[in-house]
Amino acid sequence: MEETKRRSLKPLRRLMPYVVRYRGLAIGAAVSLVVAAVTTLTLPLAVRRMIDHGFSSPDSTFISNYFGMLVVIAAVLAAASAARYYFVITLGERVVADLRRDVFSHVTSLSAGFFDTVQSGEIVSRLTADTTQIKAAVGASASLALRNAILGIGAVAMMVVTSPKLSGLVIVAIPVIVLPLVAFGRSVRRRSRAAQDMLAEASAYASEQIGAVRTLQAYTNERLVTGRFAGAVETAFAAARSSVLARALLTFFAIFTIFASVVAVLWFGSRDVLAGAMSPGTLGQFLLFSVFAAGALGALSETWGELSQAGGAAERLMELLAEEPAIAKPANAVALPARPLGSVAFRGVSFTYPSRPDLPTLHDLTFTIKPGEKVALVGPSGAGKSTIFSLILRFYDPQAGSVLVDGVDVAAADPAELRGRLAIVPQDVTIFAASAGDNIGFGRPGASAAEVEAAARDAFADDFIRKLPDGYATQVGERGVTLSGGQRQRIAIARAILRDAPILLLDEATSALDAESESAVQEALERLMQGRTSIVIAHRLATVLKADRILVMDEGRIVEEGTHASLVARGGLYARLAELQFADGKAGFARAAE
Ligand SMILES: Nc1ncnc2c1ncn2[C@@H]1O[C@H](COP(=O)(O)OP(=O)(O)OP(=O)(O)O)[C@@H](O)[C@H]1O
Repeated sequence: MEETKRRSLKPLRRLMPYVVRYRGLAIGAAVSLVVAAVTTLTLPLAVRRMIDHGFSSPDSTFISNYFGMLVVIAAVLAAASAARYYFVITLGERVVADLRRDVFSHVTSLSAGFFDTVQSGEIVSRLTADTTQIKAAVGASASLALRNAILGIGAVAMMVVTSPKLSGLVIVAIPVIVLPLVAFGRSVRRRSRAAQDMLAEASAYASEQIGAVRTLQAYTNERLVTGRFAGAVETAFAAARSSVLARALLTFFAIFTIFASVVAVLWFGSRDVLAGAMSPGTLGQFLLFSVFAAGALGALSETWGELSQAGGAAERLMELLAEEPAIAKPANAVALPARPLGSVAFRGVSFTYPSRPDLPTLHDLTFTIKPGEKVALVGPSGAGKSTIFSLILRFYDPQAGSVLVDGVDVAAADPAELRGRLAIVPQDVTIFAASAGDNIGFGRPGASAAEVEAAARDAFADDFIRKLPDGYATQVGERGVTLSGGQRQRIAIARAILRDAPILLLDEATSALDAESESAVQEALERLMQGRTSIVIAHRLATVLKADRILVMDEGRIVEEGTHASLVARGGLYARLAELQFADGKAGFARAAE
């Protein structure tokens, strides 16, 4: 399946709309291509006239005029080739720039279910490697193929015009040369693809190990890992060598058969010249046309491989572009009430992750959270707490029941409007490769520096940010300053404060912070929750104590509901969990329960 798909050039046709957008460049490319090819085809005519008349002409003006004309032809050819290069390469770059932009923007619109099944590395490789292949195809390869097609057809036509007899000979020879070349070419391509796949595997292995270099060194697995990588590299080398060997044989075969047939034609032709049936110039002209035709054919067979690879790349990108976002704005989106209320309700919600169809995650869940209420979600790992957040954010649609935010079914609302009313502080805070200020600003694009700093102050993050080498401009993400767990948390809280959304979804960090960070984070959270509806996946006793209500979840169901005291008194799941989860020494369960 993959094999046949990749060999087809059809998917390249789907790039046409992109090419059509830049008609000027495409027309420029086509015109310069035709001019260059036609000019090249006039050269053998000139050569014939020169051999047949030039050398025998009594005065030298003929020859001088002739060379003058040749210089003009050379100038036209050079100009047309340069123009072709400019138009074609610019078109390729332009089309690929548009494709990259479209694919990235489309990918960001796809829903969580899509990312559950596709590796992000694969998408990135489509954005980079596949588009680069297309650039080569739309640019260099396509123009080479076109040029050689025009040149080949023109040269063959001219061969027939020049000498039908010799052409007949060549036409008999063509299948003898071409068919084995095509078969050989396929095997070369198969081998080179195998080599590329091997290399991709080796690189994936290396990048995984480099990404986890600390674990690798901590477990002193260097030798094992280097050995494995060396093995993968050797396999890739062996595959590459086999592909190179096949290519070398192909080159031998191609050069030998083509030249041998040219020699054969020359031999037949020279007999005609000797017999006086053909002028020497005509033989020269025919020979040049057949060299052009052979060259064009050879070049076509090379570009064919590149074009078909690009066809595969285009197909993969088009598949990605054709992927429909499962979560989209409904045609007649219901507007949320202009004045945000901050209420959330689940009505008979049952949900199964699309990537895990055999494992129902939420079962007939019904609960209501009133505006301004602080609700703690508690339950064993895997109970479905984070899934509730995903459904409120409408990353997924439930299979049954409905989720209401401010009284509107989230499936009927515009996801952008819905998410504008929600702020999330996840357990694993994402810090982007950007400045501290930009990391907070992510909460509300367009916020001013003063607003960012105010949010940071409210989140108790201002102090530590100011102490960074460049303050708010310090790079804190990848390769920048590494932040402590508590600092990352406070950046995330500042981000949520800046968003100023009426409903807050908070997944408390499980990792223990030191007492000072802990209290700073707690205070920041208190600020954040003020006046907002908050749903907190709680891991701390302090949080459940302050909650208006606690929902206890187990295996996708709400099994208990109440306040800390009432639930402890009940002696059920919560009481057991509280004993384990909150007995963290700082605020022992026994003391809290009194
Ligand atoms: N994206 C996903 N695709 C498929 N299954 C998932 C996905 N996310 C979570 N699950 C599964 O759904 C179930 C509920 O997960 P969820 O993350 O909601 O639990 P949780 O209560 O938040 O757990 P924890 O406290 O450990 O974070 C688990 O069995 C988990 O394996």
